[in-house]
Amino acid sequence: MENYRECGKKVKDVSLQELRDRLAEFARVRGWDQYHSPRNLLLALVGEVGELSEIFQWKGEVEKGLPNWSRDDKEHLEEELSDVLLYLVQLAHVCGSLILAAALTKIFKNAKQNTLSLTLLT
Ligand SMILES: Nc1ccn([C@H]2C[C@H](O)[C@@H](COP(=O)(O)OP(=O)(O)OP(=O)(O)O)O2)c(=O)n1
Repeated sequence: MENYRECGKKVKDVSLQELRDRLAEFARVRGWDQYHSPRNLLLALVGEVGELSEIFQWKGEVEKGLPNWSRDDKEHLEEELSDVLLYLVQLAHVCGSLILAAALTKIFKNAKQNTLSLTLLT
């Protein structure tokens, strides 16, 4: 997938906030923001997770890095992963959640809980 080059930016310089703003503009221009309620976005997200799952359905276990997959299959996977991410970003936005800060906090909490469980086990 090289189309991101059309955006004129390097991927490492793109933030979740920029994705969120681009998506908001995309929806505003089309008059779709009226449909982007938390519930509708959640349902759209779940639908895309279903489409992502279909790619793996009936394939058996898949090796990391997907060495035996065709270019088309990998491109399809990237598109579905993106749809999931984009709906998740929009869902967090309409819920007033700062997803990046929340995710970092959660990683911190997970690590703390994990250390606590290890301490209790030993
Ligand atoms: N009301 C909408 C409709 C679409 N999108 C954006 C978010 C996703 O990135 C993508 C999803 O588009 P489609 O629902 O057309 O789904 P697909 O691209 O997966 O098409 P298909 O289901 O034909 O594979 O478009 C959006 O933000 N708001």
